[in-house]
Amino acid sequence: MRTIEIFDTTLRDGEQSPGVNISTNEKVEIALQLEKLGVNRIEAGFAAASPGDQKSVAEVAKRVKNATVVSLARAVKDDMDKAYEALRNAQNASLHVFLATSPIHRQFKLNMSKEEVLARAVEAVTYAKKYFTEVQFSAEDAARTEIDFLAEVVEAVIKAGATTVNIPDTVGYMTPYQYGNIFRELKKRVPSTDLIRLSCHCHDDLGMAVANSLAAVEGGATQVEGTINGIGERAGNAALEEVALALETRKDYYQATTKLNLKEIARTSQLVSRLTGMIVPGNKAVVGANAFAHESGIHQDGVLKEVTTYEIIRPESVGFKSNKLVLGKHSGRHAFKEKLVDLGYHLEQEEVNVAFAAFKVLCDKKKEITDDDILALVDSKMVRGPEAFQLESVQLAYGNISVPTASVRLVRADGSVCEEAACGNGSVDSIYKAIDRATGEEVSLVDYKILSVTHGQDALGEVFVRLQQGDLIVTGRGVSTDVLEASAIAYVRAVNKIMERRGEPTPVSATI
Ligand SMILES: CC(=O)SCCNC(=O)CCNC(=O)[C@H](O)C(C)(C)COP(=O)(O)OP(=O)(O)OC[C@H]1O[C@@H](n2cnc3c(N)ncnc32)[C@H](O)[C@@H]1OP(=O)(O)O
Ligand SMILES: CC(C)C(=O)C(=O)O
Ligand SMILES: [Mg+2]
Repeated sequence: MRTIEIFDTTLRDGEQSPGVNISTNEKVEIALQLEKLGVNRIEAGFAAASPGDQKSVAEVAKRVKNATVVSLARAVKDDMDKAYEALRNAQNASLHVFLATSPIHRQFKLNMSKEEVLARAVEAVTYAKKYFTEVQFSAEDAARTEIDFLAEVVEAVIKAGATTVNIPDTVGYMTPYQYGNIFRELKKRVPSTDLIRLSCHCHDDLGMAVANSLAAVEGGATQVEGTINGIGERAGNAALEEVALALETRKDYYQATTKLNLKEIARTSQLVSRLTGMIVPGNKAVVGANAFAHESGIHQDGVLKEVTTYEIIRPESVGFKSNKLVLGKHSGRHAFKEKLVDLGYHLEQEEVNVAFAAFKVLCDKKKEITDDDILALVDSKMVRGPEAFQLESVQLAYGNISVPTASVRLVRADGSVCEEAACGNGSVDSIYKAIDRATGEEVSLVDYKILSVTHGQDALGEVFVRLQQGDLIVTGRGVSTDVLEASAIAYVRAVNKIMERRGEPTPVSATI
């Protein structure tokens, strides 16, 4: 079994994602998490890009102890000097110097001949070796370079002291078969590649970055470069979590694995998403919210009977809690009952049937049913004492230069109606004052949270309130497509709970 080393460039190529700018503190935070994840190398930035990037590389270099910290540099002495300055305090440091080798880049970007590129690459590696034991050379746009010339460059930079040679597919142009063959060909033509790390670096322009990286491993690459969540320039880089899981899950085929602590993947992904603002799509492999979710009844039934029927990765193995049964209108009783057990309910079959029927009605109103929806549903179907008040309507007059005024209509347990209006400091305040008048209860609002607001046409606002009356503290929750309505529902439910705790009779059934 071969061990493939992981070179993480989330903080350099990942930061090249349009709109992403990671501060020094954030880079350190991500780097420390990458260290926990167990990556071999962390490319912390491009020191010559700006004083801020130089500082970030330096901070990461100071803090990270168990991974090699890398800075990118052009084949330019001043770039390499800045990288050296930044990496001075690293426990383990490496310089990553690059120069494009492809005809397109030579002609249009660098305006250099093959001979000039070859000489400059050797000169750069030789210069870097004065400072660093570990030097990586990248032949930018290697995948579109003539194979004869590429082999010549690879051989020359190894001779000059490069300890890693990277063969990037800079523009994501390769097919897996072609890319794997470049590695096979280089291994054949340049025997000294056996003495160094041979690295792959893929971009996702055609959606093949991960497949190409795996093909490179098959072709002889010993290091894979990429980013967490696949962020990066244009369509991004190879997603490291996907590469690692493919190797782990199919080690029978690849006969290779990484040393990553896979249980840190979920946490790393979430941190990178939070600090870069790059949201992970729900259907993203390995780390998407739906990656371990089973929505349809037949799949759910299969997973409950034997998890491997529809699951090839255990969510716990990458740090997620457990497989998630998403309940929706296609779900069946098996999954619903399982969810109830999960949430701590142990109901009789008859009670399950009643709750299941109510659940199906709710499914027609809402695309995805959350655990909280199930809790609300089951709680309301198992009402010990019915609720004292139900919100029938809420209306609001709001203007940015007028005082908000709310009127509410509540139905009491005996069926009678109470209607009240009130002004307040804001919309929510006016609604709550009107409810206070209608219920006649004196309560204080001690906490108010809008916990989640989904997107799209059935966007839901979820409001939690905490009310206090004397020693009693209760919570109430409301969900609605309108946050003000959700606020009102949450408040009324909390008031009902207070009355219930005081033991007052409440002869009206709850509905959902
Ligand atoms: C495939 C990749 O991801 S490569 C990394 C890409 N990342 C970045 O570019 C982010 C950081 N970059 C920067 O901050 C800036 O581009 C800097 C500071 C490096 C350079 O800025 P400037 O001096 O203003 O140059 P500018 O970016 O406009 O142009 C790049 C120059 O470097 C040259 N160049 C490009 N690659 C290399 C290289 N590997 N080695 C030497 N020179 C190179 C270009 O030919 C061009 O030279 P020219 O000015 O003689 O035409
Ligand atoms: C600097 C190099 C390695 C790069 O990012 C690329 O070629 O995509
Ligand atoms: Mg790149």
